[in-house]
Amino acid sequence: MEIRLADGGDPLSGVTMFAGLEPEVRQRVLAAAVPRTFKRGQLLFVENDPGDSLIVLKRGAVAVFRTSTSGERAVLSVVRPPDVLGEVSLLDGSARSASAEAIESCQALALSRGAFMELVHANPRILDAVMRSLGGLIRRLTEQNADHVFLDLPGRVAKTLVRLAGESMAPMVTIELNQSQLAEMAGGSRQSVNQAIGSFAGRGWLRTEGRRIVISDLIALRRRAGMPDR
Ligand SMILES: Nc1ncnc2c1ncn2[C@@H]1O[C@@H]2COP(=O)(O)O[C@H]2[C@H]1O
Repeated sequence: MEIRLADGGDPLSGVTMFAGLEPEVRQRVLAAAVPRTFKRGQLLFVENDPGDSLIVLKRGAVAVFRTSTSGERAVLSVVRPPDVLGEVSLLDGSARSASAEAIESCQALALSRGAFMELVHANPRILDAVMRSLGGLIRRLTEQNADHVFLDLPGRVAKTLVRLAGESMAPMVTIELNQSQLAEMAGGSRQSVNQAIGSFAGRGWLRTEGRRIVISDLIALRRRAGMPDR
């Protein structure tokens, strides 16, 4: 049976983990995958839930976060297609290492641990992609650790904005994010993040428009974040 999403596109197109699979294996992945949709604000899973599936994000955006005992959130990353979620517990069989919330409405495919393991046994090449994905996660964690040691809060705010702007070379980049979300991502209080944004705005590097931040000088932000010019 051929499985397709409502938009008629190939549900696995662009998903790095399944790139280059033979058509039969691809069909087996699709047959084992369950389409899921998540509304904005809906939790995909919560830290310590059983880690029973891999989630392949097809559309939308998901914030991965941890919550402190006092209820504060620290956003670890924002996942967008073609990234996957849930590879950590899938591999070690433990509980979810973090929570995940849809910050835009999402379409995804869920692949159960059992189905994933069967596919791995039938096609060990899938593990190459899993290893790449884990390697990427470890690199991000290393960088986040270094940022917390070497960058002050405005530096981390600048770096978060540069990351959210992605590879854009456009003269103006608009980011849909309020200042609480930015504070959760940069690892600071809302007040100090507001101060940093105010000081960047005063230098003409960006401006805020309600929930939006419009960046007009990415190079200045890269320098403030200690990143090399491109
Ligand atoms: N520090 C992090 N940065 C980015 N993604 C993470 C981080 N920690 C966990 N994740 C992702 O969030 C998921 C939470 O559930 P899992 O532990 O199954 O798999 C985890 C990864 O996919």
